[in-house]
Amino acid sequence: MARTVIMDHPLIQHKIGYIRRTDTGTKSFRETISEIATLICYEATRDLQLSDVKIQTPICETTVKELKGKKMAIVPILRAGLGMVDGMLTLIPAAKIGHIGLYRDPKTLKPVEYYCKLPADCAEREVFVVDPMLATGGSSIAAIQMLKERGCKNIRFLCIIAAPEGVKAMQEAHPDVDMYIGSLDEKLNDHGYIVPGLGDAGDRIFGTK
Ligand SMILES: O=P(O)(O)OC[C@H]1O[C@H](OP(=O)(O)OP(=O)(O)O)[C@H](O)[C@@H]1O
Ligand SMILES: O=c1cc[nH]c(=O)[nH]1
Ligand SMILES: [Mg+2]
Repeated sequence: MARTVIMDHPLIQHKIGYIRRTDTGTKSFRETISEIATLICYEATRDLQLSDVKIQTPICETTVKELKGKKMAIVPILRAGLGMVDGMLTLIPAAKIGHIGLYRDPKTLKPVEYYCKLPADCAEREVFVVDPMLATGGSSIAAIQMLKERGCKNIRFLCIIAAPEGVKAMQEAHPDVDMYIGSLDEKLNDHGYIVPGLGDAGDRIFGTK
């Protein structure tokens, strides 16, 4: 079973508290989502492999560490996942970016696929799937299934808020995928929204409601 890591960093907890508030407006919400994504990215890259490389400093020759593992790709689940991309790129600027378009049918809560465009060599990359919300798990399970069907093997999932129902469903569907979660909330309500949550992340990032 892969790892499920719940963030305990005070900066992350403080910033999540701020975006939960109804009175946090679109600009602040979007900026803070990006900052949280950077902080979660820092935790989710903790185990990347390093190798020793000999270099010359102005003073002497020495050995330094360099990232040696696979190249990386960031794959946001549209729309809300887009809000995490810039924050991820702050730390891994050379990553390529794929897009998976899914929306959750409001009645059935099932994910509906509408777009998929990935880097050509995505299967050889370490893939970071990002979406602020993990509710029933339907969207992230489907997105990761789409990646696996295209040959991706090294996949991590990063979200800001998760419901226990979604975490369980993801662990069952994709037991090989590490999950990095900003906050594990209490439950889903009857409409499939996370409680206490923050409402509809996509609408709050893009100001569509
Ligand atoms: O775990 P689930 O039950 O599938 O719910 C989570 C999904 O719901 C939201 O997307 P939404 O369908 O609102 O699309 P949007 O990002 O375009 O607003 C969210 O960003 C996730 O993708
Ligand atoms: O609480 C929720 C659940 C799904 N999608 C969201 O944006 N928020
Ligand atoms: Mg939405």
